[in-house]
Amino acid sequence: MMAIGELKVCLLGDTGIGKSSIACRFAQDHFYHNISVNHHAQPEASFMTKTVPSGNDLHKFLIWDTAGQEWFHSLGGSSEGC
Ligand SMILES: Nc1nc2c(ncn2[C@@H]2O[C@H](COP(=O)(O)OP(=O)(O)OP(=O)(O)O)[C@@H](O)[C@H]2O)c(=O)[nH]1
Repeated sequence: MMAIGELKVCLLGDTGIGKSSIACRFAQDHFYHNISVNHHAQPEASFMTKTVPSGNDLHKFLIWDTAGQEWFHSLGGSSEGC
């Protein structure tokens, strides 16, 4: 029987640095050239998952993609302690 481990990932950073693009590339294996058009309809954060086999186990990535620096700064503006 396979064990499933959950790994939580939160993408933080300035607007336009490619957070959504790398998340979609990893979770959906696709690069959207106009990803910002759809992503900006979501004001705070989007969520996606991907399950990856590793040996006899499964790793389930839980990925939160935040909307950019405005939301990041409302958290306190620092990534220290993450
Ligand atoms: N050429 C190139 N363009 C990229 C790459 N990664 C992202 N982009 C482009 O850069 C722009 C911004 O990418 P996003 O993924 O929306 O960046 P973001 O950090 O999620 O931006 P916010 O949602 O505003 O916080 C988009 O037009 C992407 O297509 C890359 O590796 N190469």
